[in-house]
Amino acid sequence: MKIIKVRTKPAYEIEIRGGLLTDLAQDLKDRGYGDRYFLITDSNVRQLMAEDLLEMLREAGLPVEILSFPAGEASKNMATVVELARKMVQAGADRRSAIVAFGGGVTGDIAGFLASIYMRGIAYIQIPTTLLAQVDSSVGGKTGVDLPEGKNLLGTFYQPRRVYIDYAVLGLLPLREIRQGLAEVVKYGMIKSQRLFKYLERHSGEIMQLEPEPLEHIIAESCRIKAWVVSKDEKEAGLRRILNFGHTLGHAFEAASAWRLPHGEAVAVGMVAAAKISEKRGLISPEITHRLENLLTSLGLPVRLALELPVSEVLTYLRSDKKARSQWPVFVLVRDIGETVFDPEVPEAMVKEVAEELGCR
Ligand SMILES: NC(=O)c1ccc[n+]([C@@H]2O[C@H](COP(=O)([O-])OP(=O)(O)OC[C@H]3O[C@@H](n4cnc5c(N)ncnc54)[C@H](O)[C@@H]3O)[C@@H](O)[C@H]2O)c1
Ligand SMILES: O=C(O)C(=O)C[C@@H](O)[C@H](O)[C@H](O)COP(=O)(O)O
Ligand SMILES: [Zn+2]
Repeated sequence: MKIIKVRTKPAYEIEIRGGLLTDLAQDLKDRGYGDRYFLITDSNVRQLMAEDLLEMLREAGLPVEILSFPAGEASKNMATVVELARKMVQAGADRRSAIVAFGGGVTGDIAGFLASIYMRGIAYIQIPTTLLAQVDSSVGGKTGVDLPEGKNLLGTFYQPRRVYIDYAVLGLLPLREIRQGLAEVVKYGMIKSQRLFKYLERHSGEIMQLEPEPLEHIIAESCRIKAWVVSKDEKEAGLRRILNFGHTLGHAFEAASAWRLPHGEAVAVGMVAAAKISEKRGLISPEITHRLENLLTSLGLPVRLALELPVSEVLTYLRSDKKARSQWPVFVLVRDIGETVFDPEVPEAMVKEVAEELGCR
């Protein structure tokens, strides 16, 4: 078992343990986050395991209701939030009720956002069930939804009370979804840890086989890095932007694909783009980009776009990036593996050239 502390205000813990869901009910009873619990999940996770969890919690005497929405990024919008909120009001949820976000990053972002605005804020806990959510989205309190104009454009910073990571649930997760999470793990290596990057280079085979030891290692290392960054800069005044490495173009690719391109794959290609821009800005040699591309490829992640996205649309989405100043993003670049640089002056022509090299038309 590993416990990692996130030193935000208030602070909270991430508990990482294979099989922890079996004694979750007792832990929730002991900690008492709410008088009633609302288990929020998506349609897939509901069928696969949320009904079982519901039964387990009810058997232990906890008052719990379950609410779900159709699985997928296309549900990450205000309509879903409003629908869930109305169901909570109708079920009598009040300020002492607590939300349990049980699912992937889409569920965590929606449920966390709802918790932050429901009756001006109620408690929530995160129980992430995808690798991506376990290494990234359940930690740090970024919550929110998409707009047709772009990714995560509505949202809040609102920390969960606790994060419970049971990597045993990843046994049910399709390989393509495992890969989405690995993209974010590669990101942590690129921004903060040569050691993690090298570990991934050496152990990609065992990780893809979901061997518990390397799996627990990469989850814990990712959470440690994220907890450290978020503890220093909870609301993204500066340092936290490093967590957006690969996301500037990644988010634009996702939006331009009308959410057909999954987050991790978009970030994988976005990281290659950021490395190529870093090269063109004279920060790194092509060797670093090649190492990144080789690692992504060995993990089964794309290094070029599989969909033809119009470059003009991609550039339009970039202008509404949350890191933009005067409608142009501050790019997160690298000067080595593990070392980032912010660059507000990347020329548009350079971004266009790189986007085209990666498959935009
Ligand atoms: N808030 C943050 O800090 C943060 C960080 C990274 C990503 N995100 C967001 O996270 C989202 C992507 O998250 P995701 O990749 O988890 O997607 P997701 O939540 O859509 O989950 C992917 C798929 O896996 C299914 N699933 C979930 N757990 C499962 C399990 N154990 N077994 C089988 N199937 C399972 C889901 O039903 C879904 O179909 C994006 O919206 C992204 O913007 C947020
Ligand atoms: O936690 C953060 O900070 C991140 O940037 C983590 C990212 O992996 C994540 O995709 C996040 O949702 C991006 O946030 P945004 O503010 O760029 O929309
Ligand atoms: Zn991300």
